[in-house]
Amino acid sequence: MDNWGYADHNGPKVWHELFPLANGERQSPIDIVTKAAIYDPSLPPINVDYDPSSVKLIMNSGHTFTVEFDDGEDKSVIRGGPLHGSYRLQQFHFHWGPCDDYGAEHKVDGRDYPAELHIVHWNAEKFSSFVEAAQNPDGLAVLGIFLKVRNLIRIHLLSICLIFLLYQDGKQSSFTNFDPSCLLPDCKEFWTYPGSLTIPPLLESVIWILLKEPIAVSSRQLSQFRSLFSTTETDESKPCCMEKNHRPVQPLKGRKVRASFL
Ligand SMILES: CCN[C@H]1CN(CCOCC)S(=O)(=O)c2sc(S(N)(=O)=O)cc21
Ligand SMILES: [Zn+2]
Repeated sequence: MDNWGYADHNGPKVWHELFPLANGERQSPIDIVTKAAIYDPSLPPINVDYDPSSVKLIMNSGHTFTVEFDDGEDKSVIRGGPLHGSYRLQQFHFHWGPCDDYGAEHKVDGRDYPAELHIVHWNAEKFSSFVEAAQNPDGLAVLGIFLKVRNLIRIHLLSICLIFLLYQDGKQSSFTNFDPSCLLPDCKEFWTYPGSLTIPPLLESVIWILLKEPIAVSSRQLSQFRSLFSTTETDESKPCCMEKNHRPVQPLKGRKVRASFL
């Protein structure tokens, strides 16, 4: 399997052939069983402090589109919740499905959301690089936000950039002055558990923080996601669209999910 993707021949069912961690002890995503989540009153609130000037570019990364940030200093960080110290913002991206009925990676009581936003941060207090952090159990912190479909009339800034990206010859474009906290819901209550990257190499280095409240997107915005070109499902001569990029839920294997709320 020379490259991985989400088709039958190179998707999650066969990732273990090249990435044995796929069958590891702390894989993500998972189904959050709310009644089994343990309320932990000692969990402080999540605190994000993002500097809009730290955004660098938006790119088509072949499996999704990614908005990347300057993580050379503590300009944009997340603190609190289950985290010890501050974690530096590195990028955010989305996962979605072939239709509006499913496509998020995590589930809540078996319920599917149509898409999921992942805001990726790394522990720059403890590790000297993102790559080093990604090899350690407390190296990364990913803030996961569910998306629900509401037909909105306002065109979100991200849609404008997506349209721009869709028709750009290259695979990336510059992106300035964007504060991802505008993508967060008002309520910051969350579940948290120890997990992994949801894409190869599936490193078990992520502290997951999943917000309970979803954000709203329009069905049209999701269809724009699906019309991005992907070069991994077929050969370069016949690029096709990114119709889906979500991994199925994985076994909990004894892990505990904590909740910041009753
Ligand atoms: C578009 C996906 N990008 C990848 C890029 N990185 C992984 C490769 O790095 C290795 C040092 S990442 O660690 O930034 C990361 S976290 C997630 S997820 N879905 O688990 O939130 C995906 C990705
Ligand atoms: Zn992701």
